[in-house]
Amino acid sequence: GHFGPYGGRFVSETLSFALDELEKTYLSLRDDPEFQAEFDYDLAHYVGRPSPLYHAKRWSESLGGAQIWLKREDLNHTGAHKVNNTIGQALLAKKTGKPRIIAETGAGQHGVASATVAARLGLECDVYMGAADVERQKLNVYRMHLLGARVIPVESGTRTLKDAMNEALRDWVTNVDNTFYIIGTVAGPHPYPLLVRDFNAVVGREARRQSLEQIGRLPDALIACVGGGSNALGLFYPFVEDDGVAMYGVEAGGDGVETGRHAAPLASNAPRGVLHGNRTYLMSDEAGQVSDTHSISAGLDYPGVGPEHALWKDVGRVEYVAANDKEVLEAFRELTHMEGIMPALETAHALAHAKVLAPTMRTDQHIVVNLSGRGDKDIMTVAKLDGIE
Ligand SMILES: Cc1ncc(COP(=O)(O)O)c(/C=N/[C@H](C(=O)O)[C@@H](O)C(C)C)c1O
Repeated sequence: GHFGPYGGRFVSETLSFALDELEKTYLSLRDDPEFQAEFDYDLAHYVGRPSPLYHAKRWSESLGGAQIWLKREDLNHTGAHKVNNTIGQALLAKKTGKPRIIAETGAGQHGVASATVAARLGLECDVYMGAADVERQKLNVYRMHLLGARVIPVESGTRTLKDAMNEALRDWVTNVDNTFYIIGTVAGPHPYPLLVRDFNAVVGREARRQSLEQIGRLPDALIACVGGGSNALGLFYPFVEDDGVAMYGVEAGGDGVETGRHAAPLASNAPRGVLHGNRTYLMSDEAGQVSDTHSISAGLDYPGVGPEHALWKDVGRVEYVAANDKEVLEAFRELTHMEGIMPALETAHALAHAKVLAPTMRTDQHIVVNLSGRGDKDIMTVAKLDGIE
């Protein structure tokens, strides 16, 4: 693997050439000043970076402990961190001269971010999305259509993210000559977990500089939700050598890890397995059959996790916890009422852990939470639960 015993490239032979080509292209461009300049230009002038590091003063005071700072990825163009990665991968697609991109999506944010860069670069775009997620993230489905992308509902399996990624990989095997697969998280065969982490690391580099400017020192703790794990790695990676900075990855506890109805492979110490081309922690049975997952949030509803997180769990650099659906809804409502900021349900998992951690810390300590996305897409879900639709 590329992350200790994790990662690797467990895919069919037909993809090996494309993955070799992608790795060579990426590794040469990663150190190319022109490529980096184009990437930085698009992040500044199209995405709107840098995103603010906002002191949630009223919320922090209400919790009575550490100061909570929100890294506002919800303010990016398209409303989440996903666009950092799709801008980078679209530049790679342009370099390889492929006229079509495909993507998988669950929450729809990655699908929208892919359709957005496809529109901007004049590329054809097909997005695979579990039929269950098409239902619960309708706003984003309409956005993808309006952006000119085709949304392909996936009826197989649990009709969620895992199944969408299976179909996307199948499409890529068939159409690898004219198609670039923009993977939306730090999963998939090498080099995807590496390049998706690198494209997202702009978040952590900004947050580190902003902490020194606005707080006057590094933060005491970082918190981010973990679906495949890209927003968490993007925030954490630039801090990994800073031993004084604790890191918490928050997975989907669903109905409670003890019930089995969750999507928390790390927090539940799931067995190791191979999914979507990489070896990692995988919610699966003794025969290696992938387990069904449950989460109120489509974006975290995934039985696997990025291989770099698997390694960081084993070496103890990051503590992985789970937040249950109930705690997530409370955190969604609390931030909306206390700060006038409506977070995505995925993001609310990180906020739920901030509610647990902050009161255990002193008021002169600081936590940075990755506000990975905005909650517009989830309003109907919450309204239904409130019986006010
Ligand atoms: C606002 C928001 N916050 C967190 C996540 C979790 O994805 P990671 O950051 O890759 O763990 C997501 C994941 N969304 C993806 C999507 O929009 O398609 C996800 O469902 C898949 C790409 C994995 C998200 O939309």
